[in-house]
Amino acid sequence: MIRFACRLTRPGFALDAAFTAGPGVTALFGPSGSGKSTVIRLLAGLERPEEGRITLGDTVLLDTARRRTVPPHRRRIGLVFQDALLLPHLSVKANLTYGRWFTPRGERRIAFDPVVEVLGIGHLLDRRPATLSGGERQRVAIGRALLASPRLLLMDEPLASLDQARRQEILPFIERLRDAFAIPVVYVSHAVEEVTRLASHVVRLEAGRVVATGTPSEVFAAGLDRSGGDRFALRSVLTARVKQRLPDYGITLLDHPAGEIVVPGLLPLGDEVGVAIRATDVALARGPAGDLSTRTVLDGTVTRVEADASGPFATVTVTLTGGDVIVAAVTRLAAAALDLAPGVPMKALVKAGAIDESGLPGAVPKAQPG
Ligand SMILES: Nc1ncnc2c1ncn2[C@@H]1O[C@H](COP(=O)(O)OP(=O)(O)OP(=O)(O)O)[C@@H](O)[C@H]1O
Repeated sequence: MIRFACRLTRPGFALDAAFTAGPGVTALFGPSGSGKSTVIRLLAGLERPEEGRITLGDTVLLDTARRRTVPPHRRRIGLVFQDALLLPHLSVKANLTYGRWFTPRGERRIAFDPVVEVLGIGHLLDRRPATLSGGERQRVAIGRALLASPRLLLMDEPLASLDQARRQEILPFIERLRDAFAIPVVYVSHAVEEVTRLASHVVRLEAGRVVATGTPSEVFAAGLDRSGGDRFALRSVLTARVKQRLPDYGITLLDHPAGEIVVPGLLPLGDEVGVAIRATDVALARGPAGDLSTRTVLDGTVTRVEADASGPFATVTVTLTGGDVIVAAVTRLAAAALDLAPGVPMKALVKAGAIDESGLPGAVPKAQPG
């Protein structure tokens, strides 16, 4: 368990944030400049707050009241940044083992072979970093961080410098390392799909403050009303369980209290998954939806209608059976025609084609590594 509470001021920016993070992946999520990287640097010991206390399990890493701080190299924290900083003159193998020098012999819990296996980098060991793709370099950087047997792994937008195909290539590896090595991970991202796929817990930051914490569904629902403005940026996250795979059609059916959700791809049976859905991909129906191509029809009740008096669109929040919240961007004309108002029973329709497979677990990488 990580306990973090720090206050720090800089010209034009103040951080005053507290949160706890358990096992698995905790995502730090928020707009640019909200302080995510600052929190990472504080955890790593690369920055000192005016006031703060950080503990990792029983170890006090920082306690300004007691004038205690553990220097970065003694924190046993692994770091992975946006750009993999590999040593160019060393082979992949030498880069991987480099980090182990900093770990006392008795504490080297993580062995070489399983890391190479989980990250799928066995065929790259003799290569030099310059000959690797961006995705491969990032996997090596993750491997190097893991091989130092860290007590905590910090990943600051590890996929941000990669294109969509490479991101899809690496996500399954990060998922595997999350499941294979019991190391808590704090993961910075502003990609909703990445967060829903990897994180069990989300800490949402805005202007240096924690504005919401909880599961991805809870946090995205709490953050929705604040996002305002850009209808393409509005997303809801629904949590559902994999109930049936239809290999002949290449789709999976998820069980949600409000109805069945159809998603592309074949997901592991029984898994609980978070599905991120854009507000622009949700249609609303007041009555029975009839013969539609859209098979995902979820039952709920309108809880909020927000419309800019002069703009073309309204943002409609529907609380679904079971409590998840979904947001639809519809025209103001449609909102008026359907007489949308809080309390009105409503069906939310989501096209399977609008769901991004890369945000779902078990997604097959598009480009095979190699
Ligand atoms: N070394 C520094 N000196 C002064 N101000 C800084 C420094 N580093 C960051 N800042 C400021 O602190 C604030 C928070 O920055 P931080 O990098 O933590 O944000 P972030 O949420 O990680 O953003 P992004 O998603 O863009 O990386 C910003 O206003 C930034 O300009």
